[in-house]
Amino acid sequence: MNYRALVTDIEGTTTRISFVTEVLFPYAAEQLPEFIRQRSEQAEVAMQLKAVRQLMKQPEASLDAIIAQLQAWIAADEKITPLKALQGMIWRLGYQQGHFTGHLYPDAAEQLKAWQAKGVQLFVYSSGSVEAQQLLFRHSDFGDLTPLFSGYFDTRIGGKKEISSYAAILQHLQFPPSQVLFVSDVVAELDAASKLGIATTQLIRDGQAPGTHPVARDFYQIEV
Ligand SMILES: CSCCC(=O)C(=O)COP(=O)(O)O
Ligand SMILES: [Mg+2]
Repeated sequence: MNYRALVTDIEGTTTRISFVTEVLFPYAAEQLPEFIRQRSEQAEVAMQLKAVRQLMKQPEASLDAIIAQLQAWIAADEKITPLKALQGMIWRLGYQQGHFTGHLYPDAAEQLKAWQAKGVQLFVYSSGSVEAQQLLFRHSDFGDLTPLFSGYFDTRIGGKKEISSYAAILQHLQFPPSQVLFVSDVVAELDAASKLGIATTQLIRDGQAPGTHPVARDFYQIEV
């Protein structure tokens, strides 16, 4: 197909959904109260707590109230930017302490290497923070795969179901949409990207219902 760039989702695409929902999210939920109480004065944490208070519309919210709000967002799998930033900081400690490694399907690791070697520029677009994305690929089951990637996008560029997010990504990539392939397991994300003419493929690894996009059971079935 000769795409110039491939943009990949993580959860359900390069990585098993259960690694995110049964390893990463519970780890962040468990560590969150102590992490926030101990580090609320640290600049990178304080900045995110301020953003949470703004979203709560409670500028004076206590740490307990913030923790309860964050736990509710985790339970509801809300893709809220300051939550995602804080989760990334907690996962940083988890990876550093060897509590887990980043799950990657073998076909994803193999094909990402092959496509990059062929000259395709690789990007990640995930609701996880850029730091969380880089951690997962740096500490992956297949070693440090961060050298494969040319860039990372998270919710700071916009939500994954918003057309405007893909327009902003195209601005960064500087390739015509037809030369960019976006792969994800979520039809609404693919719908948004394809409205701009970006090529799409839906991963159906975990029994996801197919939409109207080309489908692939794994990365071997994707022609790049
Ligand atoms: C970067 S790993 C953590 C993924 C995450 O926090 C998440 O919400 C999953 O988002 P995705 O857009 O990759 O489905
Ligand atoms: Mg996904």
